[in-house]
Amino acid sequence: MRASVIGSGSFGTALANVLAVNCEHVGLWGRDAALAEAINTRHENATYLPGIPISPRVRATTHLPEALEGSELVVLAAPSHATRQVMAQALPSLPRHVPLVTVAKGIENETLFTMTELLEDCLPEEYHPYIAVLSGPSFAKELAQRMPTVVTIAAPWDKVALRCQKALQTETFRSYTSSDVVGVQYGGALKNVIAIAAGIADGLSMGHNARAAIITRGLAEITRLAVRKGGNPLTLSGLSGMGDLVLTCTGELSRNRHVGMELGRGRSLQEILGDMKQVAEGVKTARSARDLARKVGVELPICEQVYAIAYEGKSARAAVVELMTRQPKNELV
Ligand SMILES: NC(=O)C1=CN([C@@H]2O[C@H](COP(=O)(O)OP(=O)(O)OC[C@H]3O[C@@H](n4cnc5c(N)ncnc54)[C@H](O)[C@@H]3O)[C@@H](O)[C@H]2O)C=CC1
Ligand SMILES: O=C(CO)COP(=O)(O)O
Repeated sequence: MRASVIGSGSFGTALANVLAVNCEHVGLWGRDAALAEAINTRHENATYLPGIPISPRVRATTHLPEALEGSELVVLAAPSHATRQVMAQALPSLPRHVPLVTVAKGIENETLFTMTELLEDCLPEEYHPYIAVLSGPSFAKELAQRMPTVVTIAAPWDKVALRCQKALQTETFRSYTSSDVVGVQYGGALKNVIAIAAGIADGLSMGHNARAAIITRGLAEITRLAVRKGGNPLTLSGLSGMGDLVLTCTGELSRNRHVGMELGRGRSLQEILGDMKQVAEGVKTARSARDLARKVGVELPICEQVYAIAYEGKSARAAVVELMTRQPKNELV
């Protein structure tokens, strides 16, 4: 079997390494020629996954037709804000009738589209039945090191999810299928915003009680929005919901939690992002979440405060007081 991955950052490279267990050839596309050369000669992605061996079956290239040639499964692993532009470039060589699996966790700022909505918007109709989404608790570094990882693969067409599941099944990587592309995607995108909130609380040394409250009420927020958009509430207690939320709000490897911690310590967003070479999707998604909350009339108080701290210079302590002193409510409403 041949597969391809578009996007040679941390997660694209890690997933290419997983696919290499069952595929004799995995084409990995990225923009950086020097990085592609280094992956092919040293079998390491020193920029994003230093020190971790990458299978020689992974062949990196900056040429999209070469990466996609003969591919029976395509993973889309560019950051969400770059996906539209990258897909326009890939379209002329994009194979037909093969699963197209997006792994980006974000909601487009301008359109408020999830990644599958974005793909449906920018790809011809014949590709639509093959779109799938992979999400769940899966730090790239651990995946690449072949540490046990379990995720959800959702697709409207069961056959597509099953094909992805089979291609990715290894001794250390397991997936569950789902048809709830809506719930899975809101879980993946919104947990990044809540992870920024959890990081802010940790940066302010607010303690374990605060972090547990953010995770729990954050899940309530995510579920409310996902259900409003047609998702199944049970999905949000699964791997792509609670699983990924807990990982990202507590795991030291999380870039979103890191952004939050630095915000909590009083640094500006611009300064924090300037020091990072990797993407923290929750930053852009905080804006989409705020806009979406207003558009569809769903309350997302934690996301709103993250937006205000990140983009409007609101003090993190003032945001906490505001959250704590909101109108008293019933937990289940
Ligand atoms: N790293 C992780 O642990 C996980 C990441 N994800 C998701 O995967 C997606 C990708 O994340 P990472 O690989 O971690 O990001 P990264 O920051 O490690 O790498 C991003 C890659 O995208 C490339 N890129 C950025 N803008 C581009 C553009 N305009 N055109 C083409 N390429 C562009 C960069 O050159 C880089 O190769 C994100 O949506 C993230 O939320 C999902 C699960 C786990
Ligand atoms: O989505 C992730 C793990 O599932 C990665 O989270 P961060 O982007 O916060 O590092």
